[in-house]
Amino acid sequence: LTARGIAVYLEDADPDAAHTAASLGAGTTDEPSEPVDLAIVAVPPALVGTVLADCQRRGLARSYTDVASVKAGPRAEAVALGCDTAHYIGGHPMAGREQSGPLAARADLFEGRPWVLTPTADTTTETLNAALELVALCGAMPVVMDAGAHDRAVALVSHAPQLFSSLVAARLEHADETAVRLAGQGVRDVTRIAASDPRMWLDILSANAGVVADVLEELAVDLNTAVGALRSLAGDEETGRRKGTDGIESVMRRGNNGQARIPGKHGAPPTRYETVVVAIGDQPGELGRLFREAARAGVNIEDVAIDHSAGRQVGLVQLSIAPTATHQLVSALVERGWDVRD
Ligand SMILES: NC(=O)C1=CN([C@@H]2O[C@H](COP(=O)(O)OP(=O)(O)OC[C@H]3O[C@@H](n4cnc5c(N)ncnc54)[C@H](O)[C@@H]3O)[C@@H](O)[C@H]2O)C=CC1
Ligand SMILES: O=C(O)C(=O)Cc1ccc(O)cc1
Repeated sequence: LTARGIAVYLEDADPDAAHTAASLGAGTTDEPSEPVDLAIVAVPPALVGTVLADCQRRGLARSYTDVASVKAGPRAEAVALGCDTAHYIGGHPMAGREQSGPLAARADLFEGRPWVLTPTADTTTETLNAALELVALCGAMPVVMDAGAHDRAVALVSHAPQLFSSLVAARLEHADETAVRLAGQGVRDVTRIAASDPRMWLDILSANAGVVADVLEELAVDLNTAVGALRSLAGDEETGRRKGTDGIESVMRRGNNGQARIPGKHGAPPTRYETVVVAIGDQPGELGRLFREAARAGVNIEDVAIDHSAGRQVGLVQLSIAPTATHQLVSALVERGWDVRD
């Protein structure tokens, strides 16, 4: 926001957090001399109601929003505390990091990401417009939803996946070192968010517990079915093995179908990318050199992942590119001596 010329006033219960954010260029810790256009309440979900009530009592802003990952509970609390709900609109930017705090902040975090807004019948146009302007300034895409529908949606696409990632990673806690060392890209992808802050997630999950439990209960039914199918596959009996094969194939295909529905970059329809794998030396500047090579060939890199070979001084870089650009990139890289893998 400061980069876009907006005056930002920072306040935090922990003065160190506010000063760190200010020193990173996020705004000033001075108090505003008059009510601001929009106050953004960025505290754990369970505190949104009380902090909003306090900000409104102090007359800090003309409009108010929040960024909590859960929407129905904070709204109910705001109503119960007698907040002015006409000048408050719930908000949730759908992007985050494994770490919290000002040092983990990034100015481009919300670019191209959905930002849910939950106006109600009494929300004023001024407040809706202030929130829409905030979303636009952050380069995000506004999505208007009802608070309850939002909470069910994020249980499915964010909260249950978070717990599942933690559960998969928890299997590794006491696993044999030789097993953990074999970890490849698959388990890294599935467990990336297991590195998240437990306190922040406890706040989020407590505020949406029942809805998340519903999703996990359905998942548990599927898990039991998969276990049954694998037991059948492990047996000697022919019909059981056939049933097991069908069961696992069905899970895999349903997974393919669900995965294919996840939107591509900037909310565009899902896109199929081709992956070109290049081995690079584990030394400074190699990745930059590879990216410049792709740019010289006129190829846009849509996504990138790096797999480090255990104990070897090479990395396997997986470049995701448009299928039509594969030949162009591969021939340019081979011509210039890169080690392109099949
Ligand atoms: N971190 C993430 O990935 C995402 C978080 N959110 C939501 O954003 C909100 C904030 O989360 P983070 O920034 O990650 O947490 P954070 O822990 O980095 O920031 C929360 C800040 O609120 C301050 N605070 C606590 N009580 C306060 C009070 N009474 N008055 C003033 N300040 C107070 C804390 O000192 C802390 O600096 C949460 O509601 C979370 O659900 C939303 C999207 C993504
Ligand atoms: O890590 C990611 O990819 C996320 O998208 C994290 C995240 C965490 C909490 C939210 O309320 C929204 C997004």
